[in-house]
Amino acid sequence: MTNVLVTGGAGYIGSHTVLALLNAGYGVVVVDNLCNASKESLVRVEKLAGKPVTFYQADILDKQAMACVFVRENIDAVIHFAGLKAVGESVQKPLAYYKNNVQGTVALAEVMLEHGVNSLVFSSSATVYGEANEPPYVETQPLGNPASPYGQTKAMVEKILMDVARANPEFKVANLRYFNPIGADVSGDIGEDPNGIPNNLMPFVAQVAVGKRDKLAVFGDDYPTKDGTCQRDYIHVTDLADGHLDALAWLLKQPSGCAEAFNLGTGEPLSVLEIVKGFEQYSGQPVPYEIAPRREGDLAAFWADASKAKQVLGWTTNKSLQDMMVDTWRWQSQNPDGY
Ligand SMILES: O=c1ccn([C@@H]2O[C@H](COP(=O)(O)OP(=O)(O)O[C@H]3O[C@H](CO)[C@H](O)[C@H](O)[C@H]3O)[C@@H](O)[C@H]2O)c(=O)[nH]1
Repeated sequence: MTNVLVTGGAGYIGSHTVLALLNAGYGVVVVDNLCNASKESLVRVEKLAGKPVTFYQADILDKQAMACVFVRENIDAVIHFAGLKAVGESVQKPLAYYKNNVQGTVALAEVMLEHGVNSLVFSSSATVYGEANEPPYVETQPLGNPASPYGQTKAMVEKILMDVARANPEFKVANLRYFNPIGADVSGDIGEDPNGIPNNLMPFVAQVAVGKRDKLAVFGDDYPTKDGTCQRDYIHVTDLADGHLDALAWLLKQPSGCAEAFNLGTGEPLSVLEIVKGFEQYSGQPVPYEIAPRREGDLAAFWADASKAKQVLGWTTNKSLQDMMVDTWRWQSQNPDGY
């Protein structure tokens, strides 16, 4: 059995990926410090898959604890999600972001090399394209200059991992650039459970629909887009999780070291108002909203050119807008207070 270490495996994208790994027959070891995740997500994943997950509550910065995991478990590859992810918070607390995301990945890569583990799938972001690039974003475009410390950490880690691969002929890395993940597993048992007031659109919409918030603030309706609201490339979290499995399978069959970036998106831009209308249509719930001022740092529109992931990894998205909305609502209505 191929054993995969998943850092941050109790979080939103991590837990969906752990479920997909178990269903595909991988053995899974999760390391998570639970700073923004609940162990309950893994209890539910185990129930859904009917298989166990080996769990360590540890911080990736704790090299001693990480070395113990590598010694005890027979790790073949790593999928690395652990990190801080709130854009606004990263502006307030840049050092926490550089420490956790950059230093944390450096520590992880060191432990991997020390234990002869050479395959790494990294959780990057479309934010690495910055504002200098024109959409649709394609991997041949240069890394931009992301506006937030969060975005900077993703671009820095990508570069660090490319350098590690250059210096270590065995090392293989896939940097997966996510667009906007939304939705939940079709069971409704696992989903996105943000701390406090959601920063992101979809969990905010879902919390308005379930009655936890009065109304959505739509940040700006004067952008140069078809309805004036920002456009993003929303991707179902299950499709995203499958992209990790395809990237992992691809890495494991590469004969020698490599470093590649892949966009994971649908290639279809949707506006904030299209998301609101789509959610209302497919959930049957009203979502009151008001137009508010623009949010600092938002770009008008970006979406993926995901043809490289299709050609190289054989990955495509299968889920529709309806699936994204129905699955979000199933999770939120069955778990109004999260885990
Ligand atoms: O309450 C809200 C929340 C969001 N939006 C709008 O909805 C769109 C999507 O916003 P999200 O916060 O859901 O997503 P972003 O595109 O801003 O953020 C995503 O892209 C970022 C980089 O650009 C980071 O990678 C981040 O982790 C990822 O969620 C934006 O136009 C935003 O202005 C609202 O109108 N109201």
